[in-house]
Amino acid sequence: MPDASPQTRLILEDVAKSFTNHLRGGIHLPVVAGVSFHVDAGEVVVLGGPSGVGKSSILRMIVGNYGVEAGRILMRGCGEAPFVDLAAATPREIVALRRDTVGYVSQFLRVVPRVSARDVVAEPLLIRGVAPDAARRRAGDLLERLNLPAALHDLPPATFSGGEKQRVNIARGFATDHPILLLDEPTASLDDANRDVVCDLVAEKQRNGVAILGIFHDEAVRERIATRIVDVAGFSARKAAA
Ligand SMILES: Nc1ncnc2c1ncn2[C@@H]1O[C@H](COP(=O)(O)OP(=O)(O)OP(=O)(O)O)[C@@H](O)[C@H]1O
Repeated sequence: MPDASPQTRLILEDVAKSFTNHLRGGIHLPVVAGVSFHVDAGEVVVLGGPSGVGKSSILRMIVGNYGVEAGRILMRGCGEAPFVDLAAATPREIVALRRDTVGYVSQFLRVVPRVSARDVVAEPLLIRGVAPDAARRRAGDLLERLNLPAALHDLPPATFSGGEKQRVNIARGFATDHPILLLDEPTASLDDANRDVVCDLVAEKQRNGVAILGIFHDEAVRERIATRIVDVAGFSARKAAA
């Protein structure tokens, strides 16, 4: 592992992903191959490249939502702790990595019926052992910071607008203090004011030494927050196969 320093939190080594559509005669769709890069504490690495090149698939592999076809995804919480290879982890180990090591803001909020916005945000804190009152207070503070009207905090997000749902989703992802944070287009459906809040939240995480890996289509946001851009087009398996 030549690139790893004590600051390194996440390393991808020769990672590959393709999909096979079993309903269409087993059509094989190669997406990425040879994906290799690392993210250190205090970095904001942004995945670039055209639509469909495989950016979200890379994030989904890192968080364990997609299986890893080849290569290693090494992550660790701090300092010189040994790396854990998510690609070879058992389901139980993946649950532990999600609880303790890697946080994720997905593109869309998965709405659970009858659970209030405040409780949706507080849930990952409760799972990590934070006392219920403190968790709900932190949830309320974040929702307020993201300009979600107070009248909505105790309502289930099912009927919220797209931008309101996304702000609940962002608050949930930023509530915890995971050492690695993955962000899949968190600013996509936000207005300028809330986009600014998200940029500030990212900068705070960065100052706290979190290793951040994200997808941001908004050029201005990218300019503002990225410390490095990794072009996923360089790992396109389709280009290689063509
Ligand atoms: N679960 C899946 N089953 C089959 N194909 C998939 C699946 N997930 C992604 N793909 C395909 O993999 C390719 C890469 O998709 P991905 O969402 O990773 O791209 P992206 O770079 O994030 O695109 P965008 O910028 O448009 O969000 C696409 O061709 C997509 O159709």
